[in-house]
Amino acid sequence: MSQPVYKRILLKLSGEALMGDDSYGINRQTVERIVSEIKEVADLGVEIAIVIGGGNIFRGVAPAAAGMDRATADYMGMLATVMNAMALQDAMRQVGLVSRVQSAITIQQVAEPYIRPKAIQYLEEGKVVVFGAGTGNPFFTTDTAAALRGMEMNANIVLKATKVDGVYTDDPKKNPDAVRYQTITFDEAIAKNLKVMDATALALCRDQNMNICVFSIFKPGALKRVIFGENEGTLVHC
Ligand SMILES: Nc1ncnc2c1ncn2[C@@H]1O[C@H](COP(=O)(O)OP(=O)(O)OP(=O)(O)O)[C@@H](O)[C@H]1O
Ligand SMILES: O=c1ccn([C@@H]2O[C@H](COP(=O)(O)O)[C@@H](O)[C@H]2O)c(=O)[nH]1
Repeated sequence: MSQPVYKRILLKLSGEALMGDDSYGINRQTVERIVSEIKEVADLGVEIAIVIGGGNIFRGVAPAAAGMDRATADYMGMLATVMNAMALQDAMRQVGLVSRVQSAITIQQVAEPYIRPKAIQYLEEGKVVVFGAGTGNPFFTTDTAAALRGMEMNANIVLKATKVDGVYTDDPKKNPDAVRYQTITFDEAIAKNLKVMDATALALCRDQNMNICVFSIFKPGALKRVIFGENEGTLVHC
């Protein structure tokens, strides 16, 4: 029987993916489906740390934030990710997955603060750790938080679970002629300004030799296939 190729992963979950077919917010059925896929992987013994996005609730650079002070809008965006983290934790609890939420912004009544050794201890105990509030700093994104936490957790890989099934020559949602890469180097992705992930996150992963796999969270079973090292999504590497 095949074995997972990764012992510990950092899963970046798209905030926008949590909307399902809704126009904003958290779609319960979608969260439950995503959690069932996470559980399958956790049941294989893979240690899972998650960074959750917030685009389904608030995006600091979106029209909703127009006219606002950028840093204020970004803090609102980070708080949105904490709400997503709580929704995810609740859905995991309902299927028997033990998890802990750690927030990069102190908000002690609802989540533990981010403490690196404690997070690592939880992972070793088989608990899923969900990191909320991104990096805790404005002007960053949860992609960069995923790169950062992936390294801090000594994860084997960063998995970006998003709305498209890999990195394309152009945004596939806007350009139907865009072609998917099976693999691409960090340097090429940065040089070509391929916007599937921000350049800060790509540069951080490149400098620390941390591979990224970009795949679709909407494709059933894709997460498990990535975990088994099967041909799924796009591998971004040095
Ligand atoms: N070259 C490209 N290849 C693939 N996707 C691209 C590319 N350029 C732009 N995109 C867009 O990038 C999006 C994924 O990145 P984005 O940061 O918007 O979402 P996310 O990180 O998954 O969600 P959230 O920010 O809500 O957590 C895709 O949905 C796709 O439309
Ligand atoms: O480290 C961070 C992470 C996020 N933000 C703000 O939150 C929103 C939502 O995050 P996404 O990565 O877009 O899902 C983002 O647009 C920023 O406004 C942040 O400031 N710092």
